[in-house]
Amino acid sequence: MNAETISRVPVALTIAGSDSGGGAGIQADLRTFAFHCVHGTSAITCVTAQNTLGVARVDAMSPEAVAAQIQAVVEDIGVQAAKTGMLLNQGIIATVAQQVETLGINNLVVDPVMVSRTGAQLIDDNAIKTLRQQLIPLAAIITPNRYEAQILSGLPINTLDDMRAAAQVIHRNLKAKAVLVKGGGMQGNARGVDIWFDGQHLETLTTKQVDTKNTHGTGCTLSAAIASNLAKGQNLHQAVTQAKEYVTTALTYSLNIGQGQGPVGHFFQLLQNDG
Ligand SMILES: Nc1ncnc2c1ncn2[C@@H]1O[C@H](COP(=O)(O)OP(=O)(O)OP(=O)(O)O)[C@@H](O)[C@H]1O
Ligand SMILES: Cc1ncc(COP(=O)(O)O)c(N)n1
Repeated sequence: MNAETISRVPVALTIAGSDSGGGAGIQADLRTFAFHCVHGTSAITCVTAQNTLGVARVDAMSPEAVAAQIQAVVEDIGVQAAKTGMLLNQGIIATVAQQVETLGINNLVVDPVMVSRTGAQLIDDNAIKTLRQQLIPLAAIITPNRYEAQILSGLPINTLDDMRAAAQVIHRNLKAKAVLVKGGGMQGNARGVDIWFDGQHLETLTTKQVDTKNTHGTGCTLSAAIASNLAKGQNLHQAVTQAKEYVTTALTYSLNIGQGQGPVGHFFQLLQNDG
């Protein structure tokens, strides 16, 4: 049988941490890329010993090791889009920013991961300044959750109007080209509603609200889906709205595994449809 090689495949890169439980981080990102028929590449920043209950231990890679992974991928394979997730410390963030600039990585989605769903701190305190000053200005879009948007904007967030105000402040103060403030951590009707601001249009993105405790990895999945869609050539707004639809579906088919907050089901709608 002749081999049918595929040479025109979109490629995306995730620069993020490993989650041993498979729910978030690199593992969620690579599954999301695969779902979108995008070839997934990775630069691992740290290794977490983690499950659905929490994060037991974090071991950082050296900034040099992170840089070498990014270079190895970009210089040979090339990437059409990239996303960052858990970057952990100042040295790694500064290195990632430098590599993104030097290698000319476009379509960068920055998910400014700071705290896990289970409450574990995922970034050093002194690293947030470097994230703001060096990495966020390079992003096509940043995707803070409620907690991260509060830190980046300096505003308390309790309502949709607070999310709208935070999105505009982050856009103005941090020179982010576009901002998506995610509402997974909101209460009541605002849960699962996101706010988009690109400097001109302020939009409220709503999909159906999914009633589940298994939300581990939603943010990673969303940013990886945005990067996938950008790698496939979609414009930013379309990439975001389709990514949000995908996360809603993955939440609908979330996995009730482990004793805590289970992961979203990246492929389980396909199994369901197969009977
Ligand atoms: N219960 C829900 N129903 C519908 N959409 C949701 C729900 N929970 C989260 N989302 C959506 O999932 C996406 C991720 O948002 P969220 O605020 O959960 O990010 P996060 O806190 O960074 O996620 P993570 O759990 O990976 O840290 C957003 O588009 C959000 O609206
Ligand atoms: C390696 C890694 N990256 C990101 C998250 C955030 O995801 P969540 O808030 O769902 O725990 C995580 N827990 N672990």
